[in-house]
Amino acid sequence: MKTFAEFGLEPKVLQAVTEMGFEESTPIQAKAIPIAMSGADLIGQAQTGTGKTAAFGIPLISKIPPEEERIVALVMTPTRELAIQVADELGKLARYKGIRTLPIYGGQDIGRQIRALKKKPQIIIGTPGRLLDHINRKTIRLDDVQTVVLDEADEMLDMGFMEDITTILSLVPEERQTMLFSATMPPNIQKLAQQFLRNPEHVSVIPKNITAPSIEQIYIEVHEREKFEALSRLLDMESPDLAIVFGRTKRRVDELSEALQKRGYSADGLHGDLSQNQRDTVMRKFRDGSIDVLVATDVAARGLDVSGVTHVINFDLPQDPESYVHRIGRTGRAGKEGVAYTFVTPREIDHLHFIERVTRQRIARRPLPSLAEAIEGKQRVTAERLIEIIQQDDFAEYKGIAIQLLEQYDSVHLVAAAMKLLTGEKKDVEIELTPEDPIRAKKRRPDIRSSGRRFGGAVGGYGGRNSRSGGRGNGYGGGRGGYGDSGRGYGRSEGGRQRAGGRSYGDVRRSRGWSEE
Ligand SMILES: Nc1ncnc2c1ncn2[C@@H]1O[C@H](COP(=O)(O)OP(=O)(O)OP(=O)(O)O)[C@@H](O)[C@H]1O
Ligand SMILES: [Mg+2]
Repeated sequence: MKTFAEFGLEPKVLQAVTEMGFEESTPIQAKAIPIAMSGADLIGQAQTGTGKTAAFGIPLISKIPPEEERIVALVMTPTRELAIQVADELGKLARYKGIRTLPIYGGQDIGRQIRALKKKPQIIIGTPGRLLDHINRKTIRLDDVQTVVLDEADEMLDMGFMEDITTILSLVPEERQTMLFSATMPPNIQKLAQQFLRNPEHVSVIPKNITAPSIEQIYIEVHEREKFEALSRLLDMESPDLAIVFGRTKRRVDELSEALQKRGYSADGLHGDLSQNQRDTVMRKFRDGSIDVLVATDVAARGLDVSGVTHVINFDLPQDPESYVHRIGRTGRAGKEGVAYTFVTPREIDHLHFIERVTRQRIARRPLPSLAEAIEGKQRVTAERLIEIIQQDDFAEYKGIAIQLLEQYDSVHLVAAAMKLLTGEKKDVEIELTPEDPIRAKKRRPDIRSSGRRFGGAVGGYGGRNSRSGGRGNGYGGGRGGYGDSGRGYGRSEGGRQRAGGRSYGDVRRSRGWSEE
């Protein structure tokens, strides 16, 4: 895979890339960056967590002269959190060039945004609604925009932003470069592309070379009323570093995050009815690890990149396969490992199979964790915490009392009692959630064969991988393509706090695109 120096980047951009810990380009970057640098329009598709942001960000930033003072680039995203995150990532890439990025999104004080606009950012990253607001107030002018990026374009369409996007794009000069990126490309995206892109190059990372995230996928069959108990046990058993739990509705998210808090988990909720302040606070707490469990609606399904997310749990089955893929794609990013659990009620099994068919992905069934497994999981975490403290060797002031206690009590009893004290922080509060209706199976049968070409989704295979469950059988064409042994990773050089270090391309489990939905 190419190093970033091979793209002929100017030193200031290259320095920023290096400082972000990127060593090699990801496959979508290797393909898209040269085309985007040539100025061509582009449709880019590659799996979640494979660096699409930098794939458009690096060329975008490279194009802008440092002395530029006008808004010359516009990026649109479906959600506020994503606008903030993309602005942040582009800001890092542009740091040494002195180019400024500004996120513009609803819910934030518009006066504050107008003041920030006076500092002459060259790149605006925004959600369509608030962008239009500024355009109407004439606080944002698009006359000089030369590059437009639609990130998660399919989701923006789904959210009903077509009209807003059309209006916004009609105000951008026709002489421009337009790029469109997403992990999923349902057919309606073609309409958008035809309307707004000129002879776009399709860049999709075909399974043979894809650097897919390595996500172990599991489902658990549970009755609606057992779900919360199942979640508690799962969290106890797995003790995720960071987990995202997806619920179907805002009410569900509120009830669930409250219930988790009552049980003693460090959890909080995110959905569209919260104030922007609340949303920002929750995201900040999740990013800095002061909460471990983020409970969210699909507002968090797209694009969010939080390092250290080891688990995604679909408390409620997602509505469609796209949503499934984006949700689980919040883990297993940048070559790291992740696990996705999906709760399925008996009446929803058909819908799960539908998702499996469309994604051409087998999801393994697991039994509900037993109480014993949950307890063992909790105890294991407590033991790990104890051992960590022993290794830190910073408890001299406790030694006196330890010696005294050991004179009176048996050592096993003492340690067991201390463990109980430490482990028993979860409270056995009775929880009752308002039941959600089951998702009904789609009647349509996905036409798997015809889906391949349009989105670069030639049938891929599960690469063999030693998962924690001991490896699952190959689903389809596992031997195809020989991408399983390159042994090269694109994980960041500094290594995050994720359990597994950077993983390599060789760990790719599956890869494909689809178009059925
Ligand atoms: N070449 C690289 N080497 C190492 N890490 C990288 C590289 N490129 C991007 N990353 C990191 O990988 C993570 C995922 O990137 P990004 O958010 O752009 O993924 P994405 O493809 O847009 O995913 P999604 O479909 O979920 O939006 C980010 O933390 C990013 O900084
Ligand atoms: Mg993205």
